[in-house]
Formats: sequence, structure tokens, C-alpha cells
Amino acid sequence: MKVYKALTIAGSDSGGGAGIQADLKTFQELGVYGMSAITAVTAQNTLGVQGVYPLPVDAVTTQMDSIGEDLGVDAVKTGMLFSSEIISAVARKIRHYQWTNLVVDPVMIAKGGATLLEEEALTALVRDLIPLAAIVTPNIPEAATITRMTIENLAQREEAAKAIFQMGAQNVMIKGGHDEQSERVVDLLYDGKQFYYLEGERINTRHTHGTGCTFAAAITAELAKGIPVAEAVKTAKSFIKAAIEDQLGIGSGHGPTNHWAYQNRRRGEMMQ
Ligand SMILES: Nc1ncnc2c1ncn2[C@@H]1O[C@H](COP(=O)(O)OP(=O)(O)O)[C@@H](O)[C@H]1O
Ligand SMILES: Cc1ncc(COP(=O)(O)O)c(N)n1
Repeated sequence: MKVYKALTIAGSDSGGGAGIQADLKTFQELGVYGMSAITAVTAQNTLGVQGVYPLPVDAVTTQMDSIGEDLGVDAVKTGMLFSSEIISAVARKIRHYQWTNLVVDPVMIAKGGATLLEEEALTALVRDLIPLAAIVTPNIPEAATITRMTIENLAQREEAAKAIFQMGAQNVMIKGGHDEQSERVVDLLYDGKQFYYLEGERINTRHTHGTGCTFAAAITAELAKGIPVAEAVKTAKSFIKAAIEDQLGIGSGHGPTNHWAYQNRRRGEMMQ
């Protein structure tokens, strides 16, 4: 049996809903062996972020070496990278090991408002990491920050997707979770030639902690199996839809999504 392997390079979320924890749960649920290189430890729960503790750059690169020198990877995801030093070092290692199938989730601010990427790190993100990406998955505010554009409608979102594509990414997915006036959630994929819309009903819930991480991790798992980007994003959309709908309802604030939901539903379908 071929074992597909995915690596997440991201921050730890003590509450288990986002970051490394969301990524590894998602890899596991989609049948992919998960590995991690932790960039920062956060003290976090459903109420917010209580502390951010970045690791030294060599702690991050040594974790990547441990994996690169022995296990190897079929796909890589980056999440919270925190500083320009960490971004540049991570990009260097990805190039060194010639890792492909890179999903860059440009995490900047936690839903509770805490900074997960220093302001001056944007230059390194655009210069060093985006050009290596098979797909970049910003939400609307992140896409606006990366492109320095205003994004208030779909036409502006298409322009922003083109601008990020021009930065060297092979595909750009601008997620629509933040477009709260809209009754539908519309994610936009651009592959340099065409725009594709992934649409669904907006689920009325406050339990969306970790949606972006989980969605990007699901794409990564599918790419690890050799599935093309256009197919991988569809599976990721079904995965996140189920995870948001079948909420766990834990914690007293913005709770995590349900990483079991997608496979539970599939198991349910098979029993019928
Ligand atoms: N309320 C919601 N209902 C349905 N899908 C949602 C909802 N909120 C987010 N999503 C989906 O979750 C994924 C992450 O989106 P988003 O919330 O925009 O990203 P982030 O978590 O990075 O801010 C996207 O596929 C988006 O469509
Ligand atoms: C360690 C870490 N990484 C990423 C996020 C973003 O989470 P979200 O997916 O809710 O935007 C987070 N809150 N914490």
C-alpha cells in the first residue's frame, strides 16, 4: 500500500481547532500520513488568543530537515509563519528539498484579532513563498493586504486573484467566508486562464474557528494523493462544509469545526 505523506508548517493552537492540530486531524481523516514543523506555539481557545510564542528559525528548519532527510513528503502546507525570517528560511528549505504541491495559506490575523504574521513579513511572503505555491488560499482581507487592493465585490476579487497569480502562484483561491452580507459563500479559484466559482449556502454559525486551516489542509491532503488542484478544492469544500454544519458546540466562544463530519457522512452513506 502506498502511504501518502503531507507536511504542515504552521503554528500550534492549544485549543485544537486551527493551526497544526486542525491540519493533522484533516490529513488523518483524508487518509494521508501527517507530519509537522511547528513555527510558533499559541495559547488559544474559543475565546481568543492568550499568548504567541514564536520558535527560533533553526528550530523550524531543523524540523524540516528531520523530515526531508528521512521521510520525504508528497505535499506541503504552510499556515502561520509569523516573521519574515521564518518565511525566508522555510522557502529556502522547500527549494532545497525540491518539495512541490505546496499550499500557501497566508494566515495573518486570528478571527479573534491577534496578529499571527508581523506586518513587515508581507514582503518575504510575496517574494519568497508565493512563487513556490501550487495554490495560495487567502481569505478576502488577506487577499486585500497581499495585493494592496480594495475588495468589495466579485469583480475586484477576480482582479486580486489575477494579481496574486502574477506574483508566481500556479493557482489562487480567494475564499468568501468573510463576505458576510452575502447569503451564499462563494470561493473563487483562478488558474491563470479561467475563474471557477465554488458556491454554497452560508451556514449560520459562530463556530468557524479554524475553517481556513482545515480547508487548506484538505486541499493539501488531496494534492498529496496526486489529485489535481481543480478536483482537490472540490473535496476540500465538501470537507469544510460538513465540518461547519455538524458543529461540535464546544467552548463558550467561537468553537472549532467538526473534523470527523466528512468521513462520518461517507460512512453513513455506505451503510444505507
Ligand atoms: N458560514 C460559512 N458557511 C459556509 N462556508 C463557510 C462559512 N465560513 C467559512 N466557510 C468556508 O470555509 C472556508 C474558509 O473560509 P474563510 O472563513 O473565508 O477563511 P479563513 O478561515 O481563512 O478566514 C471557505 O471554503 C469558506 O467558503
Ligand atoms: C496557530 C493558528 N494558525 C492559524 C489560525 C487562523 O485560524 P482561522 O482558520 O480561524 O483563520 C489560528 N487562529 N491559529
